[in-house]
Amino acid sequence: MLERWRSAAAPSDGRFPEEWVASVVKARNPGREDEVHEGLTFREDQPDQALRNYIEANPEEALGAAHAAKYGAHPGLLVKLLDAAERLAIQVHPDKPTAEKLFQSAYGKTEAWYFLGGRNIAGEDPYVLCGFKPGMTREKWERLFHAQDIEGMIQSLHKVYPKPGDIMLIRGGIPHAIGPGNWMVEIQEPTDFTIRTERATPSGLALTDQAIHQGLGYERMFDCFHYDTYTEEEMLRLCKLTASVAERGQGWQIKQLISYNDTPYFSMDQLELENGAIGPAWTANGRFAVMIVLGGSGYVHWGDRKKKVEQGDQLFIPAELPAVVFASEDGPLQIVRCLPPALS
Ligand SMILES: O=P(O)(O)OC[C@H]1O[C@@H](O)[C@@H](O)[C@@H](O)[C@@H]1O
Repeated sequence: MLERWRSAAAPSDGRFPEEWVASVVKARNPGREDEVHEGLTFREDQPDQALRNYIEANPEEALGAAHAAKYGAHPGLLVKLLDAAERLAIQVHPDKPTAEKLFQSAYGKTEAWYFLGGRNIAGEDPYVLCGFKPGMTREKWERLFHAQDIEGMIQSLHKVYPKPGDIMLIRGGIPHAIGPGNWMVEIQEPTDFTIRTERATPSGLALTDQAIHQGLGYERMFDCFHYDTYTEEEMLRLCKLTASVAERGQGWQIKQLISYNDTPYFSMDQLELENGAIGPAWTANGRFAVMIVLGGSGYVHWGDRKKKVEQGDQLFIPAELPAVVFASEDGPLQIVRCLPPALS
């Protein structure tokens, strides 16, 4: 999906179904330690310059003075495009307090999924597994892991079939797995702490101890899970967010997808333009933004400059720009905007 969406010459599924957007975070893929730039984003106008270098040299211009004062020269945010061909391993990420305690990290890995669509694979529509069903305890979960009873683990989690446009917020501590066929934008705290409870991927690729417990060992890794259990209704109330129209103008609207009331760690909204429309002066109020053109083509204007944009383009909008204006051309245009953690 990712390659087809970006109009690649010969789209195919690989073993790395993710693209990290405007990323300053280095990926940790076992066996690929030599890929020193893996995960990092480079500039289009200066292809040998990592976005990270620009931000580190100009934190106030790039990120905003208030952000830089609170979070340093770091966006505090990671955005990914994720296109899963097979089910990803059952996993959990630490919440912020657990990440502080176990990984000495200022960030956990609460994440949210904005489903763009997906595809039916082997007769099943895209699904996700999320949240323990009633009856689960730490002892039972550890037993399922040591027995590698994958079916038992799957049955212990709720299964949801998301529709395009759905949003799910997966707070740190909530066990989950992304099923095959999902195509989404993921927004998250900027770490890569993933505790996996399967010793091999569904297609049989063995996972190293490190990939399973991230150095915590086979006992402490279970401290990363929250053992709260939920009925399906409770889980949906906790994890499923509802988009709402925040602003509307001539031929355009802005939909709030994730707000700081849902989580302090990030927010997300989407600008939708009809054919030939000019959008509002879209401002992030002194903060930076990461944008992805989800569909269509047109122009982005800032100051007296403009640039053509089209589906698949990824933009880092520095905080020093007061606003950008989008105009559509040859059809509707949709842009999703990802914003950094709240300041208060
Ligand atoms: O276990 P793998 O296949 O590496 O999946 C890892 C991916 O899982 C998803 O649930 C998200 O947490 C992504 O941010 C993460 O990169």
